Amino acid sequence: MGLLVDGHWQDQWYDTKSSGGKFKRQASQFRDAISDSPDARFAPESGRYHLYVSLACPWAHRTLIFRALKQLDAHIDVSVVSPDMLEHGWTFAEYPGTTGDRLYGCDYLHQIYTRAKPDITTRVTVPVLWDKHHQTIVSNESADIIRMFNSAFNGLTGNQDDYYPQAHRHAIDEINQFVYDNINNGVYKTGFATTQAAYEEAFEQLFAALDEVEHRLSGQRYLVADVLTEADWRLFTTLVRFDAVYVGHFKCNRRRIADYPEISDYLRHLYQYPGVSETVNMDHIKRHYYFSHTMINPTQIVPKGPALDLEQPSKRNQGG
Ligand SMILES: N[C@@H](CCC(=O)N[C@@H](CS)C(=O)NCC(=O)O)C(=O)O
Repeated sequence: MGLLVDGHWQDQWYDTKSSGGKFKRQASQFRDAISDSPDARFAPESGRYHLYVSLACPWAHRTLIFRALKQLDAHIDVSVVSPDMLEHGWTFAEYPGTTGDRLYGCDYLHQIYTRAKPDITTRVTVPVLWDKHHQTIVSNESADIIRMFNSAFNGLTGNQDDYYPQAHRHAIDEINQFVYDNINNGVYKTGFATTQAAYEEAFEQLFAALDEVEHRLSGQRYLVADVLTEADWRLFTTLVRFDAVYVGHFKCNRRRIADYPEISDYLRHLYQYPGVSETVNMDHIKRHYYFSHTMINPTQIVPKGPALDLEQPSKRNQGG
């Protein structure tokens, strides 16, 4: 775990001293966009873009889900890093289910960042959307990448499914912010806290938010009424990791997702949505967190359990 400073890799853990034990996530640096407007620097072309992901990472997972939902598999290729993120950060070391760097044969993901900008100072995160034409990173912000995948390639694929429909944008933006602050990032704020007070504050926020989501889902099918939107997929990637990792490793243990009947049903429904279960790799998920965060789990032992019921029926599959 570390970061690039002026293009040089430095091995160091997150700084929580300056923030009273609280984990603060840094903003992504590459925020360009693929667009089908005629003068776009990044035009939607088949085979031009490449995704670097970890199958463990909930943010990268969003992009893999949108790649599947929007039938972009044939147009955007993927390199999968090793789940082990240690002194070199994300690497292309061999591990079952990884691919190596399919573009340049690099050993480390930080080499992809310095290829884009040799003197860069940044954290080295997944996902990365790479442009082979300009040899640079288009974006390393998953929230932006899924929006591009949602619409920019429609002309190429013919897939018009819309997970950010105009009529619901305000409601989607609102629930996204709530879910991001309290749940997606909330589990990290809980797990990476280095003082009791910071941990407890994040923990209370997280479970208050999950209680609210449970209540909301008892009256409606999805987060935004009965329309399946990006807000659901953004929540899904945290929910699917929750019982396997966040309950134990991040000490998010007031309740499991299995203890929330509506959220559990919703989670199973989303998991069973065509194309989605193939994007979930529980081995990479568990291995990454338990093996890489050695200050939380110094023995690096990866738990065998828990047994999960993601394949069980969901009432939402029947339109319930
Ligand atoms: N804002 C980014 C966050 C991505 C992110 O933090 N990814 C984690 C993996 S789950 C990472 O690569 N962390 C490495 C680090 O912080 O050094 C996004 O949503 O795309």
